[in-house]
Amino acid sequence: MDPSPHKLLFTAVDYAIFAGLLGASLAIGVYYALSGGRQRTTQEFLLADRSMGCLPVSLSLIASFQSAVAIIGVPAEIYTHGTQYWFIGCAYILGLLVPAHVFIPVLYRLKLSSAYQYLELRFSKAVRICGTLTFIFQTVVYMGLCIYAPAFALNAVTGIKLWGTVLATGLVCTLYTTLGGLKAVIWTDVFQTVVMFSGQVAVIVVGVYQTGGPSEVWKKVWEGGRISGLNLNPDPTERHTFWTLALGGVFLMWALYGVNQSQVQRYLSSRSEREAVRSCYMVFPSLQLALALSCVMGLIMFARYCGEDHSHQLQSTKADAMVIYFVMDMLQGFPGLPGLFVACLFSAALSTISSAFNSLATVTMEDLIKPQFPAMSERRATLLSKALAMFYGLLCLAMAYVTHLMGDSVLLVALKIFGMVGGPILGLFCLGMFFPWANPIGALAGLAGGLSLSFWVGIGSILNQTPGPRTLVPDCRSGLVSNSSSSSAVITVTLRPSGLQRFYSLSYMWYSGFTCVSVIFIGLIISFLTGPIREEDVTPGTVFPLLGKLLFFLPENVKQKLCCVTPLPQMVREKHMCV
Ligand SMILES: CC(C)(CO)[C@@H](O)C(=O)NCCC(=O)O
Ligand code: NA
Repeated sequence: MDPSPHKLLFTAVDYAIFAGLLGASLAIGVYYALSGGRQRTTQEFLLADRSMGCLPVSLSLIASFQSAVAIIGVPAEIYTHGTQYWFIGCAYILGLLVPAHVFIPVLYRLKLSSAYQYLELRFSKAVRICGTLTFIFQTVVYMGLCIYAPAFALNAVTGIKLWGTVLATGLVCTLYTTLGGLKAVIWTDVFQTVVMFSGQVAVIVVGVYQTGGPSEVWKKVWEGGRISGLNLNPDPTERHTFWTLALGGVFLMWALYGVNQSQVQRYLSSRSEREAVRSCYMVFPSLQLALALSCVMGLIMFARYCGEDHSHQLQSTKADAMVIYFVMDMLQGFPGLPGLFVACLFSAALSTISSAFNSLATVTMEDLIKPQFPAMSERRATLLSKALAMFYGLLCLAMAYVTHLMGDSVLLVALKIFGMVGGPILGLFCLGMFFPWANPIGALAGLAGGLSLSFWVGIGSILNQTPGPRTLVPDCRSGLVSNSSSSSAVITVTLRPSGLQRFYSLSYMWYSGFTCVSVIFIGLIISFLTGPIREEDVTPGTVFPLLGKLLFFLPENVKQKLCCVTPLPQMVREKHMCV
């Protein structure tokens, strides 16, 4: 084998395909800058004139949180730890049904322009601003990760300049987001999602062919112990079990698909509530497909490469770089396919960071600037929104550098951020929607408490990291259980942590649920101590009559007393066709 780390070739065809992706995305941006209302109002720039159909919206909804982080990170996870992670697919059921039937109806009917406006209607201006700032923090950290991950992995195996790719993708994305507004973001998402799926399918087809057919792949992964059974261990410190993934994952999905501004903005841009609900339903099969494709990719890599040591050809010991190396190695000799896979990675990344730029511009404009300057002209506001989209684009480049300094698996970092920061925001919305007694002081205290707890456990887990039994080249014949690279790994498995150590080793899949429940708990206690809100003071339409629905068997007058139901305004029946 060639010992040089840069042996993998990228031909002219490959460069052309990659350039085609960037060019087509830019063209979509330019098209929406010149057509329709020419992006002259904030309604068009930030909310696509509330005119979108469910098909583009649903593809755009998957694209928001399916970045190169998942495309690289999930196969790396399956390759090293087996298929347990796949059970997160179970979380998609409740994870999407509840947003469709609880969060969308409440948020859509309030005719919001940003998700955080809800917090002002339900609580107070201060809660809205704190919620907004928390979201900005989460998204800025996340987008740095999203732009860095593919550039890093590509650099490690092909030698394509890291900061060159970061700069090129960041600038192209900033440009089309600034030019074409949310319409361009949604339609580039559609195009990029198709490219993303095609790239993954190409890798899978070639991989299966090179390994010797599906049955050979199955035989190898089965013998290698990569097909995980249902792990029903209730221990919350176990990283991935059925419970952490399928139940903890539900909170993660609610934080992402229920209340995250990127997604809420897409629901609000739908032309009717029905279209919004329908698009949420359509996410289910596509998200399952995305998960299945990346899990299968991990299995194929295991079948094809396990037992071979390629670490000397990588400049990095990270499993993320290994995934790219395997893909590029498999695709050599198929001109155009390496380019397609790189386009797949960057499609995934672009569609995520463009959503981030636009949603950040939206919340900064709608939640922080407009309330301060209510007399601002539409022209000014639109110009400022564009400047904001551009500002966040450039900030993203700076954040890529911050990510560069972190050392963990990108999938782990992304899921930790979603849980640590997204969980408390979810808690805030749940507190407002399901608990009519919660008052603004309770909400602020809950958010502060939830964030403190989440940073405590999150930072504690980083500082108390024990070297896990991770290994880049696992033993392929024996299963995962006996697969420990050193004696220290065995010790970490047998020693049960105690006290705070145990708290710090809470599985990151529980972060969303843990912090969400903490916010609700603290919020309710403080609300009752400071005097719960009276039913008539709650803004109509901001409370979802959850208790009323759960206690349906009680007589009407008892229910009224117990759960002070502020009913949702009647849904206007709309008869719009899909798309
Ligand atoms: C959002 C989920 C968890 C849904 O399966 C998945 O897309 C994921 O693991 N995303 C990781 C973050 C990312 O891809 O940027
Ligand atoms: Na994406």
